[in-house]
Amino acid sequence: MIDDSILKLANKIIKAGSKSFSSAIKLFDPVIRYKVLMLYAWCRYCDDVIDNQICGNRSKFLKKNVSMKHKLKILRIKTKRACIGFKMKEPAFLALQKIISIHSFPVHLLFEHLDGFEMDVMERTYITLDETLGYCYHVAGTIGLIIAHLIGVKEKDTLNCARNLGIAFQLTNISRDVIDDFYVGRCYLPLDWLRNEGLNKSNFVLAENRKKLFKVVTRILDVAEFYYSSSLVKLNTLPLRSTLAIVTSWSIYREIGIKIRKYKHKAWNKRQ
Ligand SMILES: CC(C)=CCC/C(C)=C/CC/C(C)=C/CC/C(C)=C/[C@@H]1[C@@H](COP(=O)(O)OP(=O)(O)O)[C@]1(C)CC/C=C(\C)CC/C=C(\C)CCC=C(C)C
Ligand SMILES: Nc1ncnc2c1ncn2[C@@H]1O[C@H](COP(=O)(O)OP(=O)(O)OP(=O)(O)O)[C@@H](O)[C@H]1O
Ligand SMILES: [Mn+2]
Repeated sequence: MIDDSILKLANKIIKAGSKSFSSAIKLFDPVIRYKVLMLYAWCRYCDDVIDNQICGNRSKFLKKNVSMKHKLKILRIKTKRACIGFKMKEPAFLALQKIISIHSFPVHLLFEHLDGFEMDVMERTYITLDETLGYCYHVAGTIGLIIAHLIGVKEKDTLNCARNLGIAFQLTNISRDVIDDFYVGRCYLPLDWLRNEGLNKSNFVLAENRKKLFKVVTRILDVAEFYYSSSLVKLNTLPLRSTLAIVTSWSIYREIGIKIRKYKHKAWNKRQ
């Protein structure tokens, strides 16, 4: 039975949290849309807790008194409890339980996703591209895999496409948010690539370094293009409406990278 109150709340959350996904999700058939929407509610909640934000927005009303490590530990415990049938109170975990009650999927992916937030909590830096890709797999590749399972995908190659689309989205997100992320102490760009341009994790943000930063970000966007292309290979094997929803999110999100390339070193003067 679709619980209206959770559904109404989840629709509000995705509208506030992501223009990109709230438009594309409408194209899924109603049952898959419901499951993906429930997943978004859990994902957004976890990301907001770790980022100390509300729906992807910085908020002056959120106090910074609880340690990030503790918040992550609580997220893991509550997610575990939701998976084993505890009676949950918060909408994000009720939403997660809605999915689990109607569609079994490898729940270990939820914890692999949270492992990505642990890298944020530990203020991890990324020396090589491979390390950056490892982060992208955890925070976004896992979400792609879960969505693929919710669509009914079983085939390994198609699951890999879903994982690759998540990685492509995250590489785009890293490129768009590179300046904002600096101000919350995060740099996902490979430090080797910054060093090649004479930059480091403290000075890449300076106005006089924007042209050099743009060269590094262009390399990230080139890698994202590889993942965008490889994510399309098996799309034709999906139900039509799922293909439509995914191709729409693919185009909308990839457009952010196209805008960054267009505006070059001025790309971060406003949010693409
Ligand atoms: C229509 C559609 C695909 C909807 C996706 C709904 C959904 C469950 C999205 C999760 C979003 C989320 C909040 C994840 C938490 C971690 C995080 C923030 C990941 C980054 C998302 C960006 O969100 P946003 O742009 O709002 O970022 P800000 O917080 O505002 O900075 C990510 C960039 C990655 C999200 C990853 C995906 C949506 C997975 C994509 C893969 C598929 C849809 C699989 C397709 C299947 C095949 C077979 C190709
Ligand atoms: N760095 C930021 N600059 C401006 N708005 C931001 C930022 N981070 C989050 N937001 C907020 O996130 C919400 C959605 O922002 P916006 O529509 O610009 O991007 P989005 O919907 O998150 O798109 P995407 O799906 O690409 O992330 C808005 O309420 C916006 O204020
Ligand atoms: Mn957003």
